[in-house]
Amino acid sequence: MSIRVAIAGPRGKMGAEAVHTVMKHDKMELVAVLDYKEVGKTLADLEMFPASYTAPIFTDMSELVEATAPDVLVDLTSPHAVYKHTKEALNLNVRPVIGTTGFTDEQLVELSAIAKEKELGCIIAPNFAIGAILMMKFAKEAAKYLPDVEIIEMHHDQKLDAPSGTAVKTAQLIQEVRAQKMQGHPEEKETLKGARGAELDGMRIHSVRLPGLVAHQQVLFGGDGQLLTIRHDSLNRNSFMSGVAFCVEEVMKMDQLVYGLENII
Ligand SMILES: NC(=O)C1=CN([C@@H]2O[C@H](COP(=O)(O)OP(=O)(O)OC[C@H]3O[C@@H](n4cnc5c(N)ncnc54)[C@H](O)[C@@H]3O)[C@@H](O)[C@H]2O)C=CC1
Ligand SMILES: O=C(O)C1=N[C@H](C(=O)O)C[C@H](O)C1
Repeated sequence: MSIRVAIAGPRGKMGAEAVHTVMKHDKMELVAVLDYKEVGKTLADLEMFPASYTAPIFTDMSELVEATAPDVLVDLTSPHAVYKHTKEALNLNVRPVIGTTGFTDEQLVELSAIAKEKELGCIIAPNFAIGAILMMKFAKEAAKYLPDVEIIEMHHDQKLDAPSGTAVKTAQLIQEVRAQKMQGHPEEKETLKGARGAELDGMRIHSVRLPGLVAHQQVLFGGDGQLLTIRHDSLNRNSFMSGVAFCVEEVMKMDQLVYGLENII
């Protein structure tokens, strides 16, 4: 029995890759896509997809679900839309697999409660790439011994949110093993606002945005006479696709919300 998949954001850099991934997968069927404006009746109407891609395009989640009954919604849209999409999907008994970043802590708590009440699987994964998950796990381990940490995340210059969801998740994992600690000289002054980057529990996070980049992060740990650097580079968006497919299959077996792929690999 194929898993019935809907994708929100099919024309995006990630969404288009996910469309191809689901279309090629022998255990999945792409039953619909969700866009934010009328762009055609089916994906075949879009030049970016072949004529064989006949999934219908909707702009309303309820209509999509009523017409196509998806098991899973993959969201790869925007920080402005993702909370609404995730809540709508849960309330319509569709399992969200969310790659889109930019949730607030309060939104995560609320969505987790809805998933628990409905006993429905939901995966929110700031990063689907196995290398990035390993980077975050290694960083958590390193922070036990080297608590002075600065994260430098680097992305293409079309990214809407900063810091990245991966950088925030990395810092959150580190917080689990690192006591709050301010870093740098106690009397340091920024002569140019923002020079020391974002601050989270005393850790610093710096966001680089440049054309030519895809998704890159290094976690720097400073110690006496040494520096440990843990780095991951996504060179193209194929790096995320096995994680997307894994989550679509995994979410079917779950009855609650999981935040972060490190909790299920
Ligand atoms: N979890 C992961 O491994 C990864 C997550 N991301 C995240 O995925 C999101 C999308 O990234 P990109 O594909 O690079 O962005 P993008 O801007 O290329 O694509 C976003 C797409 O969503 C569409 N969209 C915007 N609002 C919408 C709405 N209300 N309903 C339906 N579609 C809507 C846009 O038309 C666009 O086609 C970002 O939040 C990014 O941080 C990106 C790469 C990997
Ligand atoms: O916007 C992107 O491209 C990415 N966003 C995610 C994030 O915010 O962590 C994942 C990856 O870094 C690519």
